[in-house]
Amino acid sequence: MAIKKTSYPLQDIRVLLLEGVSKTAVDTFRAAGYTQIEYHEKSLPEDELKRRIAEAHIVGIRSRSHLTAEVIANARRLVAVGCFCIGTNQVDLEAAELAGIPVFNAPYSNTRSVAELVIAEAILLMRGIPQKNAECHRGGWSKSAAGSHEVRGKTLGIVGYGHIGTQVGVLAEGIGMNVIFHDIETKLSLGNARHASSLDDLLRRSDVVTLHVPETSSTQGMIGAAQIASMKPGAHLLNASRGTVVDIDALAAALKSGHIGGAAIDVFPVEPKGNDDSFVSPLVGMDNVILTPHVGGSTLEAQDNIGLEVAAKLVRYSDNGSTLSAVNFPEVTLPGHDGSHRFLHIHRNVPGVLSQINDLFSAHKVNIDGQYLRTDAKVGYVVIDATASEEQTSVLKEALAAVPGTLRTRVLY
Ligand SMILES: NC(=O)C1=CN([C@@H]2O[C@H](COP(=O)(O)OP(=O)(O)OC[C@H]3O[C@@H](n4cnc5c(N)ncnc54)[C@H](O)[C@@H]3O)[C@@H](O)[C@H]2O)C=CC1
Ligand SMILES: O=C(O)C(=O)COP(=O)(O)O
Repeated sequence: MAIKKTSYPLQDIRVLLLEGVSKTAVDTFRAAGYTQIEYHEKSLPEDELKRRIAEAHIVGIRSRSHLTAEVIANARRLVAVGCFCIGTNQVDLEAAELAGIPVFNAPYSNTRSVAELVIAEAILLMRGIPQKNAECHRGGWSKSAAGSHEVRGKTLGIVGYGHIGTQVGVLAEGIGMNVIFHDIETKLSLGNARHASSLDDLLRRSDVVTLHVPETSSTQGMIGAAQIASMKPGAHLLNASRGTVVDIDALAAALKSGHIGGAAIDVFPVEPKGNDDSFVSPLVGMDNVILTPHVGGSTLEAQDNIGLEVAAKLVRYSDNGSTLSAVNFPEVTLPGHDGSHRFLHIHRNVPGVLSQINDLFSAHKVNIDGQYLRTDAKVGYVVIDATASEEQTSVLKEALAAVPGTLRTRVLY
């Protein structure tokens, strides 16, 4: 079998996979010819992460590994990051971009899994099942319809009407709920869902409120004591988005006082690092709360699809340079480059870089077969296919790396 050559021979590219990403990711890398794959079931403590990432060319994580600016500064060889999940808040995306590292994720593969869990929990909460379940486990028996309701005809309020929020809305309408939603963007409503006029309006009108926003500066703490107080007495709150979105102490107080009837919480401000760590929360021990260990997206179907999707994006970038669907990087879709060497040049987006690059090619008498450029406010990504000898390529690579503003260069043969 012919060995594909990149800047590094393919068999020297080190792939570090953390947090038990699906084995479909490993299979995808192997099928593409990658042999150096280090696989961990858990996240790594920060010190160890810094050590391991310093040797890696590609790293794959889920929601628990925090790739801070400091960790990224340690990642001298890192070419790309794969978040084998939807959320990318655990990565300092700007620091990664300025280090010339694109970050990829799986924006849809676990959407349905979260939506199904949310619908199931809405039904269980409206029936008071968490309390009844806990009571039966203690040997109690209170057969009664008091406080038990059908969801049919009740109002579901969705905060964050994106991929997950819309799926939840469609499923909820299928079982007869009225759906209202709040989003900071103008959104096309699906089915009979209706915009709420504000977050406060949604909170006041909903029997069940479910949160599906990303973690951003505008969503941190967005559901605090005041917002919880605005909710209908006895209403239920679901959070399968990010733990920082809800003030958990305020929620615990409202559950104790009975203002909130029940809650289903999948994500927490501080989550255990792994399955061996213990879980601590003011919500522990409350019968009217469904607690789940951040498993909204953890179904075998979702994880297998995520493994395939993100590994394929990483292989494509590593082998071909395409950044399509990167979350922090100018997006370039590239054809194959048979017969020419492909130069990848990532630089700060300042005037004059492109002309210096082109001057270098003409000074070295190397003909450009194709050129692709995308920029965003901070970074430019130029890809040049050229017919060059191995020697010309190696001289050019060094010259390109010396262009002021260069963040990273790579050559694909
Ligand atoms: N519990 C779990 O296992 C999982 C959790 N998630 C979390 O769910 C989040 C949402 O996922 P998707 O629906 O795929 O994302 P998305 O990006 O498709 O939708 C998010 C929506 O929230 C809206 N939004 C942002 N800031 C807002 C604000 N301040 N107020 C109101 N709306 C706001 C956005 O405009 C967008 O429509 C992810 O970012 C992730 O954090 C995702 C998958 C699994
Ligand atoms: O997809 C997401 O954003 C999630 O929260 C799921 O995270 P996980 O892969 O289960 O650590």
